[in-house]
Formats: sequence, structure tokens, C-alpha cells
Amino acid sequence: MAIIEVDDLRKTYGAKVAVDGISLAVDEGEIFGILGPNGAGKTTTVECVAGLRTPDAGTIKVAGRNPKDCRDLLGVQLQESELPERIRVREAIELFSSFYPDPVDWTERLGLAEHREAEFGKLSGGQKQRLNVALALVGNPRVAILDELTTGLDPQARRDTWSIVEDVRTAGVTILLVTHFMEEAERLCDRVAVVNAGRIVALDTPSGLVSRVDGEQRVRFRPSEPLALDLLRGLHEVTDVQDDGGQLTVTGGGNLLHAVTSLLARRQIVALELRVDQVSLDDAYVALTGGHRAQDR
Ligand SMILES: Nc1ncnc2c1ncn2[C@@H]1O[C@H](COP(=O)(O)OP(=O)(O)OP(=O)(O)O)[C@@H](O)[C@H]1O
Repeated sequence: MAIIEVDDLRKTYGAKVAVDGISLAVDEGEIFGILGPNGAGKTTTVECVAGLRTPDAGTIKVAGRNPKDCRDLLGVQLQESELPERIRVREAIELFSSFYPDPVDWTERLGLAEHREAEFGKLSGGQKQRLNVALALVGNPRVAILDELTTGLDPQARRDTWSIVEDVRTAGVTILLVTHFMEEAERLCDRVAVVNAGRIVALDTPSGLVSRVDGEQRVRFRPSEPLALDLLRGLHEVTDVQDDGGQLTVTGGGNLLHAVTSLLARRQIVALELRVDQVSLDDAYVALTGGHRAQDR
């Protein structure tokens, strides 16, 4: 059942159209990703869902209610949420807890227990983000909105943060996640809306997005024995064969790898240095957004 329903959302800033008719529905318990290039309208969309901005047109419902009446349901971690440098972890948790009737302390579960007396300014990037997640969850929300949670983190801290997001979902929280990272979307999200210039250009599971792109596959190998290239060209899965000094690159579709390896096996030829390149979510994203590559910032 959908817990977030966005229907034909529009938002402009002066002459700038930031969101141009976005509709989506997020099911309870889902991790739903919003992916797109800079300025695509992602933050504006989630800020409207969070009740922090007023749409110009369209409707948004969270658990059937207007987002502005959903303080008890929503936990929000925003893109550049910065706390004062000197505030201690414990003090920040206490301050945020005071806003809610039934606060929940996530510091233990998020590995912050030993940093409770540390000042915000002295925390590492990963610890700051864990604190931001703890603060977003303090009100025991049914929906957490996480905007570029892992931007600026090193790869290990990013992975640690992903496990935390999975733990939060396991605890029953629905997550709306804005991200620039393909790997993050692929690892975490049940479904992803790819946004470009204020519109959704595709909405699907990560593997569904990949399969939409009519991507070619490439199989590269060095045959252990000489092989007539026309045999490969005769396979209906194959569209092209290149020989680069004995290193063959076979391009095609369908079950290309199986077709090529079966042919080799019949001739008792071994594929040495075998490599397979397949369409990735990155390729799908580039195709869907017309060439904007998601950034690693
Ligand atoms: N307060 C504002 N006033 C004027 N224009 C704004 C404002 N906030 C956002 N914009 C513009 O609206 C467009 C959408 O911005 P938004 O922040 O929603 O995009 P985004 O997809 O989240 O981008 P990013 O990945 O860079 O955070 C951008 O062109 C941005 O410059």
C-alpha cells in the first residue's frame, strides 16, 4: 500500500521550473530512490514531500494526510543539515527529542554510543551522517527522507551508512532516498525514479531500468586455438566481431555469453582472459538522462 502519493507536483522559483509534473507512489516498507543530475528537482521534490515547501500545483499525501500535518510521521535529513560545531551528540539528541512526545534514541544502534559526549565539529564525516540519521529518526517516523546521505563520505563510511539504511528499513521505516550514486541506488533501492529537468524519465527497479536500455553486451577473450571469425558472426546473438591481435571482442545481445561459450566448447577451444561487459545502471542512467553522468562528489 502506498504511504507516499505524489500527483502532478509542480514547483517554480521565479522563472525557473524546478519540478514539472512529478507523480509517484511509494509503498510502505520500500526504499525508494530519486536519482538525477544536479538541478533536476530532486531536493525540491522531497522538500515538498517533507512539508517544508509548498507546491505550486499537484497533491501530496503521506499516509493519506497533507505533509504539513505529518510531523509525527516524517523524519527528515536534509542535504546540508549542519549543527553548531560545539553541540555535543547527547545534547543534539536531547534537543531533538524534546520536539516529540515519544522519542527514540538511535545512538546505540547507529554506533554512536561512545561518542555521546563528542562535539559535532569533532566528529568524522561518517559519524556526522550517523548523527544526522539518528536525528531524523528521533521522532520514531514511519517515513524517513534522506537527501544525499553519503555524499562526501569515503567508500568505507558510505558502505557503513548503507548498512544503517538497511537496518532502518528492517525496523519498519519507509525510506525516500535522494542519491547521486548508481551503486547506492542499485544496492539499496527497491525502485528508483530517474528525474531530469523536473520530470520523471523512468521509474522502475534498478534491474528494470537496466533492462530498458537496449544495451549491447561485449564478450572479450583470447581463443586457445585459431578460430574462424565467421563461425562467431554466424551466431544470431552476434552483431559484430573484432580481432585485435588475437584478442576477440564479440558484440551482441540475448544470451551472448552462452552462445559464444557453447560454440567454443563444441570446438574444444578455451576462452582465455574471458571478460564480459554488460549494461550497468550507470549506462541506463546516462541513456535515460540524455548524457548527464551521475556525479561522484
Ligand atoms: N530556493 C531556490 N530559489 C531559486 N531556485 C532554486 C531554489 N532551490 C532550487 N532552485 C533551482 O531549482 C532547480 C532544482 O533544484 P533542486 O535543488 O531541487 O535540484 P536537485 O536535483 O536536488 O539538485 P542537486 O543534485 O544539485 O542537489 C535548480 O535549477 C536550482 O538551481
